[in-house]
Amino acid sequence: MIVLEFENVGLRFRGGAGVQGLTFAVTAGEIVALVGLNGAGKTTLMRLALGMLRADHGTVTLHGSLMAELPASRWREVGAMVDAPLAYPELTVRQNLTVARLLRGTDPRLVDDAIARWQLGPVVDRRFRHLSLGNQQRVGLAAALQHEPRLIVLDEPSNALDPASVIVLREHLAERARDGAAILVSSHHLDEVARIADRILVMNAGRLIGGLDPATPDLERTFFARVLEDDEHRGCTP
Ligand SMILES: Nc1ncnc2c1ncn2[C@@H]1O[C@H](COP(=O)(O)OP(=O)(O)OP(=O)(O)O)[C@@H](O)[C@H]1O
Repeated sequence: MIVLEFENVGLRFRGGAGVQGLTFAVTAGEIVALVGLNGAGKTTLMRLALGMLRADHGTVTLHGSLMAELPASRWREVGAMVDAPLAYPELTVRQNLTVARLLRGTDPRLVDDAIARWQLGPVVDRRFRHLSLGNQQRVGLAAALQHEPRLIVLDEPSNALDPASVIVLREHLAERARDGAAILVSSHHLDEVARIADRILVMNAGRLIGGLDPATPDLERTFFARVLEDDEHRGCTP
C-alpha cells in the first residue's frame, strides 16, 4: 500500500535552485533512504512531503489524498523531524514530550515509554534549551516518534547522536517498519543507511537520479560514481 507518493513534483526557488521531476513512492512497511551531497535537494523534498513547501507543479499525496485535502486524523499519523527538533526551549524534556503527545491526542503512557527508550531519564526535568545538541536531537526524535506514526519523515536523524542513540534510532525505525509504517529518511552516513534501508534513492542537483541496493558492496564508491556520472551528463565537470 502506497503511503506517500510524488508525481513529477517540481519547485523552483527565487535564485534558481530547487527540485524537479520528483517521482517516487514509499509504501507501508518500507524504509526508504534519501542520499545526496550537500544542496542536492533532500530537505526540500522532505518539506514538500510534509506540506511545509508547496510544489510549483506535480502532486504530492498522502494515503491517496492531496496534501491540501488531508484530514486532520491522517496528519496525526505523521511523525517528522526536518531541520531542527521541534521543541519549546523554555519547557522541560517531559513538558515538551507531553505537548507533542497532546497535539496527537495519544495515550499518556507513551511519554514514559519514549523517555525510557531514548534514555532521557537523567534530563527529563531539564529545560530543552539547556540540553546538549545530542540530547536535543533525542528529544526531537522521541517527540516525532512516540505516537507510533504510520508515516515517518526524518531529515538527517543521526546528526549529533552518540553511537548508542544511533542504535536506538535504528531499532526504533525497524520496529515501526515491521509494524507497517512507511519511512523516508535522509542521511549522509552511507554505512548507516545500508544497515536500515530497504531501498536507497540518490538525489543530485534537485533530481532523483536512481536507486541503489543497500547490499551493494562499496556503497560509497558506487554512490560517488553515480553522482559523478550525472554531473558529467549535465556537463558540470571540466
Ligand atoms: N528557501 C529557500 N530559498 C532559496 N533557495 C533554497 C531554499 N531552500 C533551499 N534552497 C536551495 O535549494 C537547494 C537544495 O537545498 P536542500 O536544503 O534541499 O539540500 P539538501 O540536500 O538537504 O542539503 P544538505 O545535505 O546540505 O542539508 C540548495 O541549493 C539550497 O541553497
